[in-house]
Amino acid sequence: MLSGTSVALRAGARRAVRRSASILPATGPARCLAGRQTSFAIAGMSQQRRAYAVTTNPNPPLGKKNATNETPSRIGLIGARGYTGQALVELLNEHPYMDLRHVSSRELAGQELKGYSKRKVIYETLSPEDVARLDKDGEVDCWIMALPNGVCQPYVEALDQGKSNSVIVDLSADFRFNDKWTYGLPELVKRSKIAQSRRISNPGCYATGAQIGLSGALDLIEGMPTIFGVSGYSGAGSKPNARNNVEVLKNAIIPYSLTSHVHEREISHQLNHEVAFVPHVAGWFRGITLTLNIPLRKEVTSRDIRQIYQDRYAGEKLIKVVGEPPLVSSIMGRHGVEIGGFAVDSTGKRVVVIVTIDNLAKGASTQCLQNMNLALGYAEYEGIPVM
Ligand SMILES: NC(=O)C1=CN([C@@H]2O[C@H](COP(=O)(O)OP(=O)(O)OC[C@H]3O[C@@H](n4cnc5c(N)ncnc54)[C@H](OP(=O)(O)O)[C@@H]3O)[C@@H](O)[C@H]2O)C=CC1
Ligand SMILES: CC(=O)N[C@@H](CCC(=O)OP(=O)(O)O)C(=O)O
Repeated sequence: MLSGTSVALRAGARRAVRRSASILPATGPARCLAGRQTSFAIAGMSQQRRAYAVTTNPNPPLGKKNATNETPSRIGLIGARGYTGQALVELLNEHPYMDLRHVSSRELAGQELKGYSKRKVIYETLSPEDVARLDKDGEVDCWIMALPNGVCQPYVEALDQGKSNSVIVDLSADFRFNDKWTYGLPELVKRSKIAQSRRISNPGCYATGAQIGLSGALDLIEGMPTIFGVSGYSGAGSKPNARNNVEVLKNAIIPYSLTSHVHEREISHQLNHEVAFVPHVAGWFRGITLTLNIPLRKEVTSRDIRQIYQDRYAGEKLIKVVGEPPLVSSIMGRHGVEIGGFAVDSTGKRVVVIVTIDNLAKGASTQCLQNMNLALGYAEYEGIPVM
């Protein structure tokens, strides 16, 4: 079926397998947002602190054995010129089964796509009607929408009108509050649900880091957590705007959307718990650091809370729990999330947790690829260099 490309796809498969060799060793119980409550005792802890409500993970990562598809999938990428689009091209180039067929950009139309070696692909300007036609002709199995907020709707409508059964993963915020779409955060949402979905809304970058950072202690939170976030300027996209002006960012960080940022609503909605989120942008290119200030309903020690997070995320290949506060410089270009710090104040009822995440990787493209893998029937981490 793929004729000339199959050799390249197989070579990609070998590279991906080689890279996947450096997997984070992790075993033991893990918890999930939607999990059931059990009692959990930490060896050596005092009686008072012993019985935390810990949830075992009913939703472990789907391994190779759950992946049934060995047929390549044909991919269309709308918004391929942008930062997240380019990060996806890089990942798809190394994936054993993803076959990128169509890339859309108004600015680069007619030029050859760089950084993709499996086949020659030329940028096109694809309108919603073009996309619907290609879909009807059975040329694409999965559409990725890497477009600015508010631009995707006509594409989705055109595909819906054509009764498209293709998978759509949208990176924008447009469908994150739409019940007909699945919110694709595999570590926190039922993986089996993502695997059965055709319409997947990829979470926001800060929102991914913050939810992973808060979910470790969700049962223990009482009151409103505050989240202080600082993003590299690639988070503001490639089109020049007030938040990606490197001159302004030279000796400053820019605070913006100090109340009611869309990710504040997204985090609160998904966790069913109100949070306050204050975003900033800084002079580095990629990577986010989040400081989570979390009020607790009972006393803990730093060691207890770290252990709770370790158990909660054991088995998750893209989440690493560490002792020291992680640095954003260490997460740049890597595919997961690091969580650390765990400083507890003198009352024992407030913990400060630090989360780092690469906005273009786990904050966008890597998470998109996890969702594509699940929905297209491949192993969840196929083509993803794990932490
Ligand atoms: N950057 C980040 O860290 C993250 C971004 N996201 C979300 O992902 C999406 C893409 O972000 P990002 O890659 O940074 O954005 P960019 O601004 O870098 O790229 C936007 C892309 O969309 C295309 N585009 C822009 N306007 C239109 C239009 N009206 N019609 C058709 N195509 C258009 C552009 O190509 P051309 O102009 O050539 O057509 C370009 O390829 C956004 O919704 C963003 O919120 C999510 C998580 C993280
Ligand atoms: C630094 C910066 O500007 N970051 C972007 C977040 C990028 C992201 O995840 O955006 P969406 O939720 O729109 O997909 C912002 O605050 O809007």
